Amino acid sequence: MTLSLKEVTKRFGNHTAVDHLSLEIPEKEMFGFLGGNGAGKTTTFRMILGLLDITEGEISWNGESIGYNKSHLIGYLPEERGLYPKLKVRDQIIYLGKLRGMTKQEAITELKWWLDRLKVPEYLDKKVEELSKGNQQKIQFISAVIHKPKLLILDEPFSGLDPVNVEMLKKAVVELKEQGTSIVFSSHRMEHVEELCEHLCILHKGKQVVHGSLRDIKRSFGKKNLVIHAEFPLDFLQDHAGVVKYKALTDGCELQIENEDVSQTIFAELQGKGFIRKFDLEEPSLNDIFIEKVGASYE
Ligand SMILES: Nc1ncnc2c1ncn2[C@@H]1O[C@H](COP(=O)(O)OP(=O)(O)OP(=O)(O)O)[C@@H](O)[C@H]1O
Repeated sequence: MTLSLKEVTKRFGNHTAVDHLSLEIPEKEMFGFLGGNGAGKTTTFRMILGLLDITEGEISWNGESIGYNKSHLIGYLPEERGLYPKLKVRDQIIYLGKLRGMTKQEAITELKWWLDRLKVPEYLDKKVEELSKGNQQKIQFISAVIHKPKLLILDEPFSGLDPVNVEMLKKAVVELKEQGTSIVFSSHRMEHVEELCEHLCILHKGKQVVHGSLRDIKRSFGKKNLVIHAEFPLDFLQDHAGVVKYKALTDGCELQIENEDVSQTIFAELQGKGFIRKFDLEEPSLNDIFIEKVGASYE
C-alpha cells in the first residue's frame, strides 16, 4: 500500500503553509519528512489524518482517498503530546483502543505486551501525570501503535528521550517496519534519519526542496567531506581552490570540497610535507545537505 500526495496545498488565509507537495511513500518503508521550524510538516500530517482540510490537491492511500474515515488504519504520534494526565495508563489505552475498533481485552493484551517491550511493565496502573516526560512519551508511542496501524506517522518521536530509550524506541520502530508498517517520520536529528530512512524529503517554507533516496541525494549533492590528520600545519588549505569550508580540528582539519578531484590535488600537494595519519574522503552528511538547502532562514 502506498501513500500518495499529489500537488497538496494548504493555505491559512493568505499564508501558504504547504505548497504543491507531491510525494509517494512506499509500503513497508520508513520515510523521512524533514524541514526547519514552520516548514509545514505538522500541517501535512494533519491533512493526511483528515484533521485539516486540503486547500488543493489530493491525498490517497492505495488509490483510495484517505482521511478521518481511515483513522483505524493510521497511527499518529503528535509532536505536542496529548495524553490525559489524570487517567491511568490502562484506562487511557483501553479508551484509545476502543476508539479504533479494539475490544477492551485486545487493548489490554496489546498494552501489556508493549509495556514489557519498552521495559516499563510497572506503569500499567500509574496515572500519566506520575510518569516522567520521557516515560509519558513511551505511553504516547504505545497509544499510536496499539491498534497495529498500517501507516504510522511519527512527529519527532525521539525528542525528550535519553539515549538508551532512543535506541529502544528505534528498535521498536524498525521491527514495525519489518512487519509491514509504512512509517513517516519527522525529526530535526539528521543522524536518526540517516540511520533509519531509505527515502526522504526536505520541506522549506512549504515547498519540497529535496526528494529521493538517501543514497541518490548524497551522490547528487556532489560535494564531499575530507578529513585530514597530519603532523604539519594544514591551515594553508583554508584558501585552497575547491575548498568550500574549512574547519580546524585539534590534530588536523575537516574540509568540505567541491568534488573528488579536489582531494586528489590536495593529496598530491601534501606529499613530502610530513607524516599524514589520516586522509579520509567521506560522503556529505545529511546535516550538511539540510543546512545548504534550508540555510539559516528558518521561521
Ligand atoms: N491553524 C493554523 N493557522 C494559521 N497558521 C498555521 C496554522 N497551523 C500552522 N500554521 C502555519 O503554517 C506553517 C507551517 O506550520 P507547521 O506546524 O506545519 O510547521 P512544522 O514544519 O511542523 O514546524 P516545527 O518543526 O516547528 O514543528 C507555519 O508558518 C505556521 O505558523
